[in-house]
Amino acid sequence: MNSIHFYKYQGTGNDFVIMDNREGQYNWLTDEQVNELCDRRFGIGADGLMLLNKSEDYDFAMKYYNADGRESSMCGNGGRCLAAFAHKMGVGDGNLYFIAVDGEHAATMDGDSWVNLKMQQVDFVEHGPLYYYLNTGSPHFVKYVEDVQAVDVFNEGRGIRYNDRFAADGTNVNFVQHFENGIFVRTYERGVEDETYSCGTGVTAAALTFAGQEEKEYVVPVQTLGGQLEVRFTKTGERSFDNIWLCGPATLVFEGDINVK
Ligand SMILES: N[C@@H](CCC[C@H](N)C(=O)O)C(=O)O
Repeated sequence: MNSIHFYKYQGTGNDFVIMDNREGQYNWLTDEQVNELCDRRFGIGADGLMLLNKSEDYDFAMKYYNADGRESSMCGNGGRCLAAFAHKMGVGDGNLYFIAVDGEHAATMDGDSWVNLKMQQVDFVEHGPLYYYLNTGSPHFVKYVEDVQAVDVFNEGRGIRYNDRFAADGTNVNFVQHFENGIFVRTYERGVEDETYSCGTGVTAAALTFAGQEEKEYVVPVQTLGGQLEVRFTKTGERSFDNIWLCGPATLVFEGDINVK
């Protein structure tokens, strides 16, 4: 039995197990163990697990696993939670620079539990009949609907994620409705293989597709099942975007110790 000390964080209900691995003390963790720790009945329960790793060139390095135990592409809410955790552990001065699977990120703390996270620029958006497909660090299919609350996100999302085009590599699937002065987004997440309460890269993808034709700065309020986020960005071309910031809450829920086989 190996013992780990963990921290459970959530960002608009997208929840994560976080471990401080700056000394490499959890390098022995296997994909199966990650999957067990994320299990909501037999483990701690989470949509994903992250390691706070040491980096030579940045304040820290982010390693992200989906709940299925596999290392995956970028997690926006995870990045915000890991930045809040690094800040709690005394890293940085409220402005953090870290490296993740999709490249460099900046994060700024607004208090202890509000994190603004800079995302990678987006240079291409596929636009088909009634859908968009783009990569904001993770791949996202975006479908606009009239009544997002009426969508069967699990079955419809799963149908798209496992269709002939996406089955092999998978995709996340977002259902989006215009809501007040912004959008409401519900997401089926690859690697969780279920709807989550919020998906940061998904919310970012949806907000970019919500921009008008004009090349200018946009601020899009986004409602999710787990709370409110805001995406700020500059539209730089017909299908390109820069200076993209995902902004919202990221909070510690509890910490503890657990033995893993
Ligand atoms: N919840 C995340 C996305 C995590 C990665 C995703 N499940 C995938 O495998 O693409 C977010 O907040 O961005």
